[in-house]
Amino acid sequence: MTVPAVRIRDLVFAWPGGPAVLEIDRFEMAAGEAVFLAGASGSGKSTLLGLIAGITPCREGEVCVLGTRMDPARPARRDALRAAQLGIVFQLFNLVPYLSPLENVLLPLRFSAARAERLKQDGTDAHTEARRLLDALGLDAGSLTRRVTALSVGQQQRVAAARALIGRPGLVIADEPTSALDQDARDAFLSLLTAECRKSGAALLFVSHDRTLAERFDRQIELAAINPARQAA
Ligand SMILES: Nc1ncnc2c1ncn2[C@@H]1O[C@H](COP(=O)(O)OP(=O)(O)OP(=O)(O)O)[C@@H](O)[C@H]1O
Repeated sequence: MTVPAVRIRDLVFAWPGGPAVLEIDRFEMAAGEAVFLAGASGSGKSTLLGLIAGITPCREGEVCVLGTRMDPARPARRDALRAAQLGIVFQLFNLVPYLSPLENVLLPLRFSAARAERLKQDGTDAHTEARRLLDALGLDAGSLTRRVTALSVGQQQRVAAARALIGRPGLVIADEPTSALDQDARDAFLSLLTAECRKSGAALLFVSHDRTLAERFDRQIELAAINPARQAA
């Protein structure tokens, strides 16, 4: 039986001093599944992604990612799992400003031997794969060696997506990665991202306010529908 990409049970989460933001009895994503997560502003989408990514520690309930429990894991263990198995595209991309696009894409391989090893098993070297991903995601060859700060928002987004995908992570998480783009650029980017995830077998959890994008996913979830803590949010 294939291990689910994400499995959550009886999760309760509140930020210090605040009310419960999340109360999720059950949530699952199958391996390789592409899920669109929608919800009102402040409903807890980013909080949920942080818990799944192991950036925020979970103290009540179970958060299991690709067969490994995140909730009891120490920070170093969560960091290692995230580096090996997760690709994350943040809202603000979090690219390293003084590195080129190519160097940014190669970074995850420095933090995870497992990721580098998967590339080897695929019979490709790191530079070839970084270039292939950037090309597949639509970054023109002339931009490969420029500083990322000299790139447009759309170009930076492609770099962030290629960095998330390198070394075949089992789960890609994307938090509003298209909010700065116009509709055409958004559609184009999403096609490329979903195609690359399918190709590498990665599950994709994609958060956006833009519900017009939802039909491109295997499944659409409204956070309030699984989270009684914020049904009114
Ligand atoms: N680091 C934090 N410390 C304290 N409270 C936080 C923190 N991050 C988020 N919150 C609170 O948790 C709640 C959910 O926020 P979250 O960012 O998860 O919502 P969201 O659905 O992603 O919103 P948006 O769509 O506007 O990005 C909000 O009330 C927010 O103020």
